[in-house]
Amino acid sequence: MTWLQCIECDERYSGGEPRYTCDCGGLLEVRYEEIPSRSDFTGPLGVWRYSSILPLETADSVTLHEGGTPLYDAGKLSDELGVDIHVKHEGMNPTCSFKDRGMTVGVSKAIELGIERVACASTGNTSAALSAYGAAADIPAVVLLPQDKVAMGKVAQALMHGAELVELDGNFDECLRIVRDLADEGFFYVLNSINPYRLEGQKTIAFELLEQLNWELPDRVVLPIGNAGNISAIYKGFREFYHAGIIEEIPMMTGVQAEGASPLVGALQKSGPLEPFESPETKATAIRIGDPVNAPKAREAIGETGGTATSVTDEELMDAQVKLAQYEGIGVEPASATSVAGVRKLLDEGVIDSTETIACVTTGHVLKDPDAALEASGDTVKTDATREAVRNALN
Ligand SMILES: Cc1ncc(COP(=O)(O)O)c(C=O)c1O
Ligand SMILES: N[C@@H](CCOP(=O)(O)O)C(=O)O
Repeated sequence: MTWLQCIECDERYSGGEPRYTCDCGGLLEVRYEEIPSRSDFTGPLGVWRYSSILPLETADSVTLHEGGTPLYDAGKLSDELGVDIHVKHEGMNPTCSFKDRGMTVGVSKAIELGIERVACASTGNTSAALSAYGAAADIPAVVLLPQDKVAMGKVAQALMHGAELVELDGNFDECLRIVRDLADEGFFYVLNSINPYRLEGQKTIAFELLEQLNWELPDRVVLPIGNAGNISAIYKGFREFYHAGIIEEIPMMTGVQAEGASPLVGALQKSGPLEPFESPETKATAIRIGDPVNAPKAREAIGETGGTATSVTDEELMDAQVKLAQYEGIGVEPASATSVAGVRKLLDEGVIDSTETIACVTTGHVLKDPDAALEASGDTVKTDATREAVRNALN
């Protein structure tokens, strides 16, 4: 049995109807009566291997075989940075980002609740995932995007999967506010990370990571922060295993924002309230977010694990993107590379110790944003079509 519980006042809701927040305004999370055990996990590595601690009760899952993403030992990067780095590449999901883990659960739950139309605001990846899972479930999907600020690969995905796309003359935060308002009017069911069911799918990153490391905990998990759902979800996954006695510690949860969109970093540094960025700006368009809705959950994740948050410049994250691609063969989009850029910065500052084992989560695939990849990696060489010209052109 599951229910929804407010993280602020502990009020409980049955979860049998659409609800995103508590009457007090607090964020909700899914709670379970049953405690998981390792023997419950059967089937191939992937989201639904953990169905005993996922909130689907009667409906069948809508699945595109998400999860089961590779974990790489990043040997050359580890040598260069002087710390042991593993990379969990979530860009290897069906629509090429971690959002698929959330959508398989969120869309399945929408079907269970009898929802007829789903929606999201998006910087791109959520829209691609919602559209694909909406198509698979045969449920119409609506997407609100900040105009001209979404990488083309993501827009193409959402259109190809048949979603209705509306571009707004505003930023992501404004899109999300409007989506939430229209949901309150009954227009559709929101599948952004304000939806507690969606985040349940994303917590399986923690479970897979542990299994792939033969149940040896990394000291730290480092990942990008945008709307702050993923860090909250992964922490919840670790916390559930901790309370079940499956693990004895929780890794230090460490989030990285782009400097031009780093309200959470600012709030943590001041130990004060979050002051939204009115005009967030970064080349990592996926995390161009000024008012992360899951900030209270993310603060818990970081605070309760002795983790931290930092920000990196666009130059730093582009450099990390190229290093991941050229040292390790791991192609990620700009936002994902903030994880590695953040590790470098925290090592330089002495926050990360070189004896730590670190798991970086790279959240989206390089092909999501071809323009950014070209900008970061340089240009082609053009020559005449002769053997001599090519010989001369090559180093
Ligand atoms: C590629 C990518 N990485 C990271 C993030 C940040 O994740 P979250 O919003 O859960 O913090 C997003 C979306 O926000 C994303 O699309
Ligand atoms: N990067 C996200 C922004 C929306 O985040 P969500 O997790 O709340 O859906 C995107 O891909 O749109």
